[in-house]
Amino acid sequence: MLQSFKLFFNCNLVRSRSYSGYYVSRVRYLKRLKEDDEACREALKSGIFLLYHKLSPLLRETSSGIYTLASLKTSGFNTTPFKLFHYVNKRILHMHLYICMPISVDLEHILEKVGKDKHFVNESFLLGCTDKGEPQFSLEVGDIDRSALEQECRGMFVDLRKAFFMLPGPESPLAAKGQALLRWHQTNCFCSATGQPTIRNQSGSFRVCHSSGITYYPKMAPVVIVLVSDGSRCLLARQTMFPLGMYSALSGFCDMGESVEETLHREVAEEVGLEVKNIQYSGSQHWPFPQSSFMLACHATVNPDKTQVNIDKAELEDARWFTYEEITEALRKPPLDPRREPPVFWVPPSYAIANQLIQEWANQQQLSRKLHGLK
Ligand SMILES: NC(=O)c1ccc[n+]([C@@H]2O[C@H](COP(=O)([O-])OP(=O)(O)OC[C@H]3O[C@@H](n4cnc5c(N)ncnc54)[C@H](O)[C@@H]3O)[C@@H](O)[C@H]2O)c1
Ligand SMILES: [Mg+2]
Repeated sequence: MLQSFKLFFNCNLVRSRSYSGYYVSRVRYLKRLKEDDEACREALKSGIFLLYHKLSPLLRETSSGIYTLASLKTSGFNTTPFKLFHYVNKRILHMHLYICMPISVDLEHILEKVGKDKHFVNESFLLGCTDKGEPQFSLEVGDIDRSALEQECRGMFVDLRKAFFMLPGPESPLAAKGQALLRWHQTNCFCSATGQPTIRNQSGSFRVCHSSGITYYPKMAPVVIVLVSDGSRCLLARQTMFPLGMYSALSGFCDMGESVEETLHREVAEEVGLEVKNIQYSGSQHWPFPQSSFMLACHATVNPDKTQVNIDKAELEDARWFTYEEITEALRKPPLDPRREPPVFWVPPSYAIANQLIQEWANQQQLSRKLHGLK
């Protein structure tokens, strides 16, 4: 297990470094913005803002019909690297100059139109920064004329669950992070020891109660999610609140003091009455629904002669073993279309880590079938 963890983190580091040579400087820049209020206030001037209305992100449809997160900027003058071709003795020298270029979309102006003060952007929370080093912020617009703002921004506020189906892959985690941070601040305005108001730092990386001296940091609840296999089938379950026909891997919140392995053994035993072994770590994901969870995804196995499930009906509506054929068919199905009848059996969409587990299991089955000369 530990080895898988190490391998995973090393792979991720390599991946991060390779897609951008500026990874270290970006991370250090963000750390400074988190810790230095003045630097963060300055960064707001050249920031990119994701707007939320009652926690729903603002999306925009591109000319090619694809939806993206609407990124807005302030009217501040942005310093943008500008490449200048300079001739000296008939030789071209490439010079990078920093010049001031006005930004086309004026967030402050738009917010003023819907009755917000121009200092309202200071209420944003730092999310991260783009590959180009532009700081990204999330901003809840609160109680305003929603449709007027949508018109001004040429976009629409979409419930996050729906937005997940509409956004291109890499944008969903950013939209989720923005919502999670806004929600955490909305629900942590008071100190649980003194009842006094807590005060945020500029980036929103923490809140402090000056009366008790307690610092509160945004929290996620750890959840273990596990795909159990008996060697040729995998076990999926559904709760009554799941959309019709959807089955997912088993999951459960970690109890205080538990390790990942302990939670995994306990949850599988509680929910379906099975004992698992061969735990293998697969990956992790921040999950915003219904509140921030930190999903730790694993594979595990049971003995093929001990597969009888005993469902805890208080937790699950159903749990069943699915064959490789059933799984590959479910994975082939296009993303759920809300305008059509849901299929009889379908698995969570690709943005959910449950889908990654199921996909990995299917790939592994395919490989071992090839090795055994099966189709
Ligand atoms: N991303 C994915 O692929 C994926 C797949 C499955 C589940 N999930 C998420 O995992 C989470 C947990 O799954 P589950 O519902 O099977 O958990 P679970 O089996 O632990 O059951 C939930 C119950 O646990 C209790 N509980 C204990 N600690 C809790 C806490 N910190 N927060 C909320 N409830 C707590 C509550 O009584 C709650 O009703 C859910 O939020 C679900 O959305 C994500
Ligand atoms: Mg559960």
